Amino acid sequence: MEVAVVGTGYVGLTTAVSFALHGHRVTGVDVDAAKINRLKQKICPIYEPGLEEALARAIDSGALRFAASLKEGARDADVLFICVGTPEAADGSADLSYLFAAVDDIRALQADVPKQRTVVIKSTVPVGTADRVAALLAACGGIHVASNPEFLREGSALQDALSPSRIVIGADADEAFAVLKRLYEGVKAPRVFTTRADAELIKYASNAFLATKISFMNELARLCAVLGTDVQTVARGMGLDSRIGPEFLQAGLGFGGSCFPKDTIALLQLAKQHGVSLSILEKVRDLNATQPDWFIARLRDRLGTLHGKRIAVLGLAFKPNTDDIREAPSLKVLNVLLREGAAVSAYDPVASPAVARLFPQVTYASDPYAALQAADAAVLVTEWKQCVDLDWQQVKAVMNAPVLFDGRNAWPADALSKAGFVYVGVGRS
Ligand SMILES: NC(=O)c1ccc[n+]([C@@H]2O[C@H](COP(=O)([O-])OP(=O)(O)OC[C@H]3O[C@@H](n4cnc5c(N)ncnc54)[C@H](O)[C@@H]3O)[C@@H](O)[C@H]2O)c1
Ligand SMILES: O=c1ccn([C@@H]2O[C@H](COP(=O)(O)OP(=O)(O)O[C@H]3O[C@H](CO)[C@@H](O)[C@H](O)[C@H]3O)[C@@H](O)[C@H]2O)c(=O)[nH]1
Repeated sequence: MEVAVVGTGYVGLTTAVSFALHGHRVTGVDVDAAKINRLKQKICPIYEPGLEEALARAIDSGALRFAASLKEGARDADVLFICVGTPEAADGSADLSYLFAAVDDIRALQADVPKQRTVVIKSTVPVGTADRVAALLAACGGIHVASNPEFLREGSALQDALSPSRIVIGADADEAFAVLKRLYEGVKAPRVFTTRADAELIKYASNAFLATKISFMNELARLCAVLGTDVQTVARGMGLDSRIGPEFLQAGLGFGGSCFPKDTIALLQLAKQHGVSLSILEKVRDLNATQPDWFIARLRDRLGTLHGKRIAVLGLAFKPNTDDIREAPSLKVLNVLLREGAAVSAYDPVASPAVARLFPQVTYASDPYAALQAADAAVLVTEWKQCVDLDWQQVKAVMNAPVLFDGRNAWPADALSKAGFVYVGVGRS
C-alpha cells in the first residue's frame, strides 16, 4: 500500500517514519517547503530523541520520501493520513482551517487521479469533523473516511508510535476498517473499532481525564502546603491502588504543551455548543491557569519582594526531552517575574532560542551553574536531567542565597534541607 502523510509536524513525521519502519512505502507532504527540504536532507526539524536517526534509516531504506504537494509526490497514495495542526481558535474551539485546506488538496488530487482511497484523520478534531469530511469527499467518489486519533507524547514520540497503548479506529465501512487493519498489522496493541464520532471523543476524553488527574493533584498540593503534608508521598500512596494508578499524579506548575491546554478548552467549547456544561473540566482549566501564579506568590512571600531580585529559572520547554514551548508554564513564570521587576537568568538544554524570541530581556545561560550565578533564588520549571542532577555544593557556592523553589518536585528535598538550603516544593517542603 502507498501511504501519504499530510503534515509533517510532531505527529505526521513520527507517523510517516513509523509506518516506513513497518515496511510501508510512505510519502510525507507538507506546505512548508523549507521543512520538506530539510527532511529530504535527513534533518529532523524538531528535537525528539531517536527520531533523526530513524528518519535517516527510513529514507536510506527507500521506504520514506518527502514532497511539497500531494500532486507532486503522492498521486498513487491508497491511504492518506491527515496530520495537520488543529490549534486553538479565538473562541477556544479547534481551528480546522488547516484540516479543510488539506481536504481540498485531497479532493483536487482525486479529481486529477481518481482511484479507491482511504482518508484517515489523525489530527485531534471535534466530534463530527470526520463525518463532515466524509460528506465533503463523497462527491469525489471512491473515498472512505476514517478517524484514527494519535496518543503519542512529545519526548517519546517515536517509541509511542511504534508501541502504542492502543489503536483506535473509527469508520463506517468494512473497506476502511480492512485497510487500517492491514496497515497496523504487526503492531502489538489492543484495538478499538468503533464509529468515527466515538473515536474522536476517545481522544479528547483521554486528554481531558489526564489533565484532570494533574489539576486534582495541583489543587491537593495547595492543601498540602498549608497542612505541611507531602504531596509526593500522598501521590505515591494513592498510586499504588491499581484503580488510581501511579501516572499523571505529579503536582507541579501545571500542564502545558500543544495538546492538554487546547484540547481541554476545545472539549469545553464543543460541550457548550451542544448545551452541556462540563463543570469539572472548567475547574481543571481554571486551576491550571493559576498554578504558576500560586507558586510564584510563595516565592514573593519568601523573598519579601521580587523587585530587584535575581532569579534563576531552570528549564523552559513544556516538559523534558523536547524543544516545544507551546503553552509552556515557563512563559507564565517569566511573565510574572519580569512584570514584578526581577532580573532573570535562564537555562534550558534546547529551548532557549525559542523563548529568547519572546523574552529578549532574560539572560540565557549555557549551563545551569551560569544561570544560578549570584541568584537570590532558583526556580525549577522543567525537570530536565541537566536541571535536576546538580552538584549542590557548587550550586550553594555560586548562588547569592540558597533558596530553591522546586516547581516539579524533582529535587531531593530532605537532602537539600539538611544541606542548609531553603527548599520549597509544590505541596512539599
Ligand atoms: N504534538 C503532539 O504531541 C500530538 C499528539 C497527538 C495528537 N496531536 C494532534 O495532531 C495534530 C498535529 O499536531 P502536531 O503537533 O504534529 O502539529 P505541528 O504544528 O507540529 O505540525 C503540523 C504540520 O502540518 C503542516 N500543514 C499545515 N497545513 C497543511 C496542508 N494543507 N498540507 C500539508 N501540510 C500542512 C504544517 O506546515 C506543519 O508542519 C493536531 O491536531 C494535534 O492536536 C498532537
Ligand atoms: O503527572 C504529571 C504529568 C504531566 N504533567 C504535565 O503535563 C503536560 C503534558 O505532559 P505529557 O502528557 O507527558 O506530554 P504531551 O506530549 O503533551 O502528551 C499529551 O498530549 C498528547 C497530544 O494530544 C497526547 O497524544 C498524549 O497521550 C498526552 O500524554 C506537561 O506540561 C507535563 O509537565 C504534570 O504536570 N504532571
